[in-house]
Amino acid sequence: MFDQIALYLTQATASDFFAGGLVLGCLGLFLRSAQLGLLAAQRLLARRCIARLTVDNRSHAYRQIYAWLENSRVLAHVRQVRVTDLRDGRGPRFGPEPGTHWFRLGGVICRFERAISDRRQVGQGQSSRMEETLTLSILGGGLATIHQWLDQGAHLLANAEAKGPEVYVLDDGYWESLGHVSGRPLASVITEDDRLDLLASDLRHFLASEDWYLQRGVPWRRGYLLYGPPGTGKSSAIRALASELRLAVASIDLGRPGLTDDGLVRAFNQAPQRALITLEDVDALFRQREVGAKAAGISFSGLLNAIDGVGAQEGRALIMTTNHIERLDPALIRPGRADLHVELGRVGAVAAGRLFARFFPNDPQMAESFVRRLGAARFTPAELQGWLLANAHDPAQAAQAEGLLQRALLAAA
Ligand SMILES: Nc1ncnc2c1ncn2[C@@H]1O[C@H](COP(=O)(O)OP(=O)(O)OP(=O)(O)O)[C@@H](O)[C@H]1O
Repeated sequence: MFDQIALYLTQATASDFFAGGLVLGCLGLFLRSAQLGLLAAQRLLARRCIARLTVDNRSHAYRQIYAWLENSRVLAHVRQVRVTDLRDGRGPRFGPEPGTHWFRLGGVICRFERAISDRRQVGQGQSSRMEETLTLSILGGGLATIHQWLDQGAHLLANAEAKGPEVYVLDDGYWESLGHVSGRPLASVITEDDRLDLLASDLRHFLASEDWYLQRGVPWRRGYLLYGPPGTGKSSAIRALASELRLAVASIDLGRPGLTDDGLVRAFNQAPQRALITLEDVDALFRQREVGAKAAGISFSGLLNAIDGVGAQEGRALIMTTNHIERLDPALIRPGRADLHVELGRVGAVAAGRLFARFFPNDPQMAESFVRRLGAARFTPAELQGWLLANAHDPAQAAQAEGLLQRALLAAA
């Protein structure tokens, strides 16, 4: 038996064809083993020497790492960029193009991969986005470096939030963040009494009262109406309230072409978390309710339905503003839709004196003389601010209030 096998092998190896095949087979085996060995070594190296972070745009860590990327010099080295936001009024914002980017930072080599899914979405409805994954790999660095970057990102976000409220606008069916605007103290919005403080504490109480509403079976929603002539601080009050209560501002332009009743309902339901939804100048669109009346793509009943229809978001605070409360349909501003109406009007000398003191904190006597000069005249805070700005370098001239009073006389004539 063995003799037969040996004979067979001797005859076979004598054949060039068989010998060549054997050599090729051994070479293939060797190459495959080498390849597997290399892969194993690569995996071992990766496990031991590469720290990696993968985040997707559902997580808060994604925002942290993106904030860190934007702030670090990494993006300056990326050659393939994509404009991610053209609508924040501060010029285009660049982000790295999907794909792989290499960079060196603090002596370590890093790889940054950005992948945007063309099928999977995160979020729902208006706030949905394509799923996006960021993977950061550090060659020769440890997880400590990644933690450090995340901490730095968290710090940057916290600073941005401390700076002021984040503003969202409804744009083509999506809530688009315009970034953070500078904050405004509530006290910087001048009124004749403490009505804005009362509004702020009402809102604060509302936000903290989910259980109270739940137990009583009352929808956890609250609406506010700010009304008064132009330049009395309605928009300023919204920004100040959002700053004070650390809320975002989600603004809906009801006249925006393309906005429909259904789109408005979805926008209300999908508004960003902890945001004040604002509808400014509501009188401009619907002066009187008419059956079937439409403004742009929105009907009056569509607006009412979005504000408090079935499925309207819980925990929602809405602020509407108008220059002409008398033109508004009572249905729009009844309790349940606008629970608290706050007038912001012209102010008299005492409130004007407070504004003066904000401009010229070192001149209390000038402020007193300004108050005396104004007497019983009344002004919109925007008029007062205009006057004080025009005389910002001359408090004595500002306190004389001559031009201001003349204008008031002309307006009254
Ligand atoms: N009550 C106020 N206290 C301090 N500043 C004010 C006040 N009202 C208005 N101003 C100043 O006047 C300018 C216009 O204010 P704002 O846009 O808030 O008024 P508005 O009532 O919303 O006006 P409009 O109805 O025309 O939109 C801002 O620069 C703001 O700082």
